[in-house]
Amino acid sequence: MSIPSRVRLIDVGPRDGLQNEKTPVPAAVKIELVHRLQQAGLKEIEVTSYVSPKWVPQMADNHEVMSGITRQRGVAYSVLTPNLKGFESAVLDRPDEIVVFGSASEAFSQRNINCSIAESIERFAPVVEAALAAGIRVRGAMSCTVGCPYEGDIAPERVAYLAGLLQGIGVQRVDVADTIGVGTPRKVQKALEATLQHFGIDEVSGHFHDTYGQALSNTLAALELGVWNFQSSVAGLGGCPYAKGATGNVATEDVVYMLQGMGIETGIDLDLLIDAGAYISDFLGRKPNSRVAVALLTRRKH
Ligand SMILES: CC(C)(COP(=O)([O-])OP(=O)([O-])OC[C@H]1O[C@@H](n2cnc3c(N)ncnc32)[C@H](O)[C@@H]1OP(=O)([O-])[O-])[C@@H](O)C(=O)NCCC(=O)NCCSC(=O)C[C@@](C)(O)CC(=O)[O-]
Repeated sequence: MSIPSRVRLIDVGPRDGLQNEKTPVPAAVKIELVHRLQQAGLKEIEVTSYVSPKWVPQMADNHEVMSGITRQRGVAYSVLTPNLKGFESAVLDRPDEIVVFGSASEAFSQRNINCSIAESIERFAPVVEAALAAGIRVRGAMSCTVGCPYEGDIAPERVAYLAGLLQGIGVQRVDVADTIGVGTPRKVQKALEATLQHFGIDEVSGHFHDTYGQALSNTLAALELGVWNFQSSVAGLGGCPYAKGATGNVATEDVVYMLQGMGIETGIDLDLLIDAGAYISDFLGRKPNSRVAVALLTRRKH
C-alpha cells in the first residue's frame, strides 16, 4: 500500500480538547477557536458534545457554541451524541455529522457512558437511524482500541467485534482511538486492520492521544496502511475525563508539519493554525502542547 498523497484532518480541539479543562472556557472563546480553525483551512471540526452536564460540565454550553458559529461553506461541524436525548438536543443545532461513541473495552464503556458495549449499541441504533433519516452523517468513535486504563491491553479481535456492531447499525465511518496513548506502531496497525474488516479505507480514521509520545509514529504507521483520515487537536489540547492521566490528542500543528514535510496535501495553513493554537493556549495560560508550535513561535520572536 502506498502512502496517501492527501490527508483529511478533523480537529477535535474544541470538544475532546476542552472537555477536560479545569478552567471554565467561555462559549465565546470556543466559538473564536472554531473560527480560527476554519480560517486555517480545517474542513472538519468536532465542536462539542450533547452529554450530561453533570458528567462533563465543560460541554454544557453546546447549544450556545453551535449557534454562535459563523459557518463556512465546505466545513463540516460534528458533535457527540451518546443517546436519543443528546441527539434530540443536537439536531436543533444542525450538525453536519453526529458521533456515537463506544468502547472496545467493557470497563471503559461502563465508566464513560454508564452501560455495557451491548447496551451502548442498543442506545446508538435509534440515534443512527434518526440521524440518517434527518440527512445527518454518522461517525462512530471507538475508544480503547489498543489499551484501556482499567483492563490493560485490548486484543484486535475486540476492536473488530465493536467495528462490526457499529457497521451493523448503519454507522458510516469510524475512528480508531488510542484513548490513553499507549499504542505503538504495530499495535495500532493491528487495531486499524481489525477495523478494516468492516469498513473501507476511506471510512477509517486514526485518533491518537500522545500520552507516551507515540502519536506521530502511530500516524505514520496508519499512513503506511493507506489510512488518510486523522483526528488531532490544535495545541495538543485534551484528555478524557474517564481516562485518568491520559493527555491530549496529537497536536494538529505537529501532524501538519510532518505531512507537509512528506509532501502530503492537507489544505491547512500552518501559520494560521499556529495562531489558533496560540490563541487558546494564551487563554489557558500555558504553552501549546506542540513541539512544532513552540519552535515556530520561538522563531517568530527572533
Ligand atoms: C451517556 C450518559 C448521558 C449516560 O448517563 P446515565 O446516567 O446512564 O443516563 P440516564 O439516561 O440514566 O440519565 C441520567 C441523567 O442524565 C441526563 N442525560 C442523559 N442523557 C443526556 C444527554 N445526552 N444530555 C444531557 N443530559 C442527559 C438525564 O436527563 C438524567 O438527568 P437527571 O434526571 O439526573 O437530571 C452519561 O454517561 C454521560 O453524559 N457521559 C459522558 C460521556 C463523555 O462525554 N465522555 C467523554 C467523551 S468520549 C471520549 O472523550 C473518547 C473519544 C470519543 O474522544 C475517543 C477516545 O479518545 O477514546
